[in-house]
Amino acid sequence: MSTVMLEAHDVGFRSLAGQSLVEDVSLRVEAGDRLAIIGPNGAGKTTLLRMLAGMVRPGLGEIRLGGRRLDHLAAIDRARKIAVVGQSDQPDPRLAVIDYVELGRVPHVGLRRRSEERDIVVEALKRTGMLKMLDRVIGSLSGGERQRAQIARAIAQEPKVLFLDEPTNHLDPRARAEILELVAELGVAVVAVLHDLSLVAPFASRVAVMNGGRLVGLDSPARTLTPALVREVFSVDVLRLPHPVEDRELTIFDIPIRLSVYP
Ligand SMILES: Nc1ncnc2c1ncn2[C@@H]1O[C@H](COP(=O)(O)OP(=O)(O)OP(=O)(O)O)[C@@H](O)[C@H]1O
Repeated sequence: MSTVMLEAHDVGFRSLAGQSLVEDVSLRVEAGDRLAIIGPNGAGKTTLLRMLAGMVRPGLGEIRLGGRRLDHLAAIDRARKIAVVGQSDQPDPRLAVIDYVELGRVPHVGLRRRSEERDIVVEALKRTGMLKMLDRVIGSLSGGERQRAQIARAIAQEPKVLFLDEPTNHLDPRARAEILELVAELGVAVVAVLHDLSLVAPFASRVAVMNGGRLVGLDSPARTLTPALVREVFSVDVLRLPHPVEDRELTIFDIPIRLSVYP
């Protein structure tokens, strides 16, 4: 039987000026689900993710985590269950990588240091390929290394739901695949805003498509990323071609530099 981890019912958010940024979104995330949120710039993806993660309160509708209203949970309970790797997180550049990743344990054990906590932190560093940099300060890391450190901190937090906002934007193509594979193997529910459409099908079990603040698609990647929807939402074409060597289809998003070829 499936376990519903997270539910959003008719969720909406308005800016202080009264502009609707997200409207009428309902979705559920089950244990082990990997939900990708996609959509063009300004579609409301980050606003939705921040509401689902309990970082901002929805103006309309409600969100439940494990059956309980998210806004009724104490901050410490939320922190034990939810980890967020945000797009604009600014970890303190003076922290050593290991001390930063150890912060992921704070919701569980406070500021106490115990050897078993250290094991969890070291394992998170190992899994993200950051063990060799544990003594480096955050400020000395490249963008991709910092992104790995942030994911290591989130892994060390051992959340029930992991929220990622553009988790691979600083990573090279191989590293993107490795990080998403690692996240998928954690076995926790994941909600990830992704811009790279080619990562959606290999990574996500389901995809939510946002456009103009509304949910315009919610299903498996194969059923959702149809040429018609991709064309309508992103104004690019999707092609399915036989792989030249392997017995599978390649999905190619045809993204021309000269967008003027599209009316
Ligand atoms: N506090 C705010 N006040 C006014 N407008 C806001 C506020 N926060 C976000 N917006 C606007 O709401 C829209 C949705 O923003 P959001 O960051 O959720 O989009 P997004 O889909 O994540 O975009 P991107 O792909 O560019 O990161 C944008 O037009 C943004 O400018």
